[in-house]
Amino acid sequence: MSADPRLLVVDDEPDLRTLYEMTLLREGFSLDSAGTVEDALELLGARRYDAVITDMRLPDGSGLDILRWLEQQGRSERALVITAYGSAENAVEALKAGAYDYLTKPVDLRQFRMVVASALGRTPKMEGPVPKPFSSAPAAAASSAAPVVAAPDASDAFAPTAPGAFDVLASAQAPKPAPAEARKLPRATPPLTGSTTALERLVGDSAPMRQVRELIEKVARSMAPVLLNGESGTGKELVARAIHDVSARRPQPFIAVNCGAIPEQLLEAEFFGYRKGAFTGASEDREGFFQAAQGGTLFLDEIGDLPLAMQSKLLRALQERSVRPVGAVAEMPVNVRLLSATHKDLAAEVAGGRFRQDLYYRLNVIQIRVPPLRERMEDLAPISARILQRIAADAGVAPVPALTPAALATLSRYSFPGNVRELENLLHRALALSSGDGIDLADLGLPDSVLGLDDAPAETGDVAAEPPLGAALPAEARGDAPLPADLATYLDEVEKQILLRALEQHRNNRTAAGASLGLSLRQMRYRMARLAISVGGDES
Ligand SMILES: Nc1ncnc2c1ncn2[C@@H]1O[C@H](COP(=O)(O)OP(=O)(O)OP(=O)(O)O)[C@@H](O)[C@H]1O
Repeated sequence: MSADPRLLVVDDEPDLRTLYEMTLLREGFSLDSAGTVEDALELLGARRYDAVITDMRLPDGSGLDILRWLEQQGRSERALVITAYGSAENAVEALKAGAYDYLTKPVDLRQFRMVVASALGRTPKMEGPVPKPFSSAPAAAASSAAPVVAAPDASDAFAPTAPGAFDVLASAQAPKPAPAEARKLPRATPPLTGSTTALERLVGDSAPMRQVRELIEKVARSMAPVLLNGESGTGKELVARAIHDVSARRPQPFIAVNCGAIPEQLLEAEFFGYRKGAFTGASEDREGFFQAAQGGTLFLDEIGDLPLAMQSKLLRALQERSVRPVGAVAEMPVNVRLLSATHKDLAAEVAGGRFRQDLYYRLNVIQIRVPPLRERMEDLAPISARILQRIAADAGVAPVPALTPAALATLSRYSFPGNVRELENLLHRALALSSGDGIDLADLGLPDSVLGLDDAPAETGDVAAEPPLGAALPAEARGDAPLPADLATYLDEVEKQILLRALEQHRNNRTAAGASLGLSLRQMRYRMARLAISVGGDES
């Protein structure tokens, strides 16, 4: 990019054009302007710009025509589109057509400067309340012993994080106990060290993974919100990190938050921060996740778990691009790219009235489905090899042990309900148990049903079909036995036995056991606590 960025402003209203021009000239940009699509294309044909800012509705066409032209010509200009207030569809259409970002009318000039600066990878000359640089831990770290956002991704799967009062995202991934100081740290991505990027860590050359990788490269170029869909443990967070790593926001923080793990009454303070004295216990100002992610990427995992009241507040923050800390008078502008993930069918949640439709539209501009491991079994060997490499390096084991052909063949018959995370946990244990250079069948500790040693059907993707409903019911429910005297106690006992069986089958891995029963880790924990089931081992 040149030292003196040149922008093209396209709007048919002369007053607005002048306003944009004056604002941008004050920021030190050079400008050209046009009032129609035709004029804009003529200017674009004659020279290159660093960015194009265009109104959506123009006398001889639409801002989308300009976007399409830029796309067809393979031009590098970043495009910003100005849409009418409340027309979320237009904004979504613009982002899908390749716009870097959009603004809604009436244009807030502070936002305008921020968005233009972000498109050009610059810091705007701020007026009014300027967000503080991220210097303190987000609210969660202060309000409990445990962090709520994910651990730094440097060590990826084995980020040392202890489970705490809050169910942390990282806790589901961390087979290792944590040093105490890890709990206090904000979990922004650490400074770049030249280590591998998340995209490089995303192993797998299967057709679905190639497609995911292509999409990552494509969506990284804009500010468009991306919704990642997929079962637990498939790699949604890794994909989110990869989008951040590939984007121009890479030097800025990546903040991952597990929405389902934050108590409802703390959500607003955690997201937007709070001011000293805002409530009992607020002994100092604290930043929230939005401020922590300033300039970078905010990844909201399990977005489907956000209560409706918080959904409205999040939508407002996205629309206004500013947040108001609890107890603060003024709003503060935020420049954050939002990525979100869910294992739920959000469209069904909208239909059921549990998720706001307008927020769904905002988040779901681009959707990436991360396929379950069983749909890309050709990736099993390379992913296992990479994971073993990492575990061995962590444990100081050399040479790196490999799976024997028999172990790999057996693993490929397994359905992996907990996906790559389950594979990681399994290999972690296997490495601890193995005595030689290779990891053999016996080291895997797989249940007999997978090894084909009992009469039960092997737990493979295609045999894992549920039994017919009638056959699965206990005798009491089918009418050939007396009714239970205490239904609640009876059902609790049935549930307990099922949970214990699932836990046994999955070597006490709660995530995998829960996933095999269609339960999230959170739901699994809740049920286990209610039924007083405790298992040893790590928190996954
Ligand atoms: N393709 C892959 N190659 C290598 N490692 C992977 C891959 N996919 C996932 N992983 C690893 O598997 C673990 C689980 O991935 P991740 O946390 O991204 O899953 P998730 O879908 O976000 O899970 P959840 O829905 O439970 O939050 C991580 O340690 C991640 O690094």
